[in-house]
Amino acid sequence: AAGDVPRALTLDSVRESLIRQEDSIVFSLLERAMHRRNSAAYDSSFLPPASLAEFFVRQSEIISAKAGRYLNPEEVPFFPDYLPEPLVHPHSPPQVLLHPASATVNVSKEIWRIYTREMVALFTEEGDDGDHGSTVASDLVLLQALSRRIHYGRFVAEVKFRDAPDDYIPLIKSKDRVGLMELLTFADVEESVKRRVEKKAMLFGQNVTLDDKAGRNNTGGRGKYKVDPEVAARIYGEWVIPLTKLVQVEYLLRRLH
Ligand SMILES: C=C(O[C@@H]1C=C(C(=O)O)C=C[C@H]1O)C(=O)O
Repeated sequence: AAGDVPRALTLDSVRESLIRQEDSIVFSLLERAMHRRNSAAYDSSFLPPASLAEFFVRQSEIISAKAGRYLNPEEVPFFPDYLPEPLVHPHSPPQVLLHPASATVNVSKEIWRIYTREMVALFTEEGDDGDHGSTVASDLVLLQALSRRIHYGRFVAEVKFRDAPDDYIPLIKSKDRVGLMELLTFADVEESVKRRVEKKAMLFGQNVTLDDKAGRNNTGGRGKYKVDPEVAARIYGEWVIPLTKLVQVEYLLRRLH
């Protein structure tokens, strides 16, 4: 949510936020999975060349821009071109926690492409239920949650840089992407993230009943979850985490400008 970035950035505090954001992402995955794949919502037939999904997200972002949503550095629009100016002014100047030259790092296009071409197919049932309006409304919520999490990599990178400038500066100067990627990677943390996401998909995807017996019958066995918990973990392992790390590398490469 807005104002989620702590006043003083620490690795612990940004990681806490990433953990909270898992809840939104997993919940939004479950919501989108209530609909069939509805592939037609992503083809360019609605307002060529725009799909219904693109139309819906663009129009939502216009309203968001007018309301001043993008004055918050945590909020990154998918379609930043031609967005209107805010109609409101912030009550207090936004906190400047990101390095200005790095703050512009943006992987929205990659998120959009991966989401519409690969990710949706992984956690939805094939077919078309005809309800494309509700479908793209759930897409919007999920896409925003994913984008927020992935672009949070900017805050993660800023903390890591401030904590160890002497380690990062030589790699940035020599534009050593591989070296930067290695330095900012914590394999054990990634493993915990994936395991926790799997667990959350299991917990949030369960039917809650008041009957203890039914409750117990609900645990164990496959196919009863609204989103396969392993698929939720895979979405993190294949896309969410790598894109968050890409954002960190790109952020750091601009950090001395
Ligand atoms: C986000 C971080 O950077 C990397 C990316 C991670 C992620 O996207 O979950 C986890 C660990 C790191 O390899 C972090 O260190 O917390």
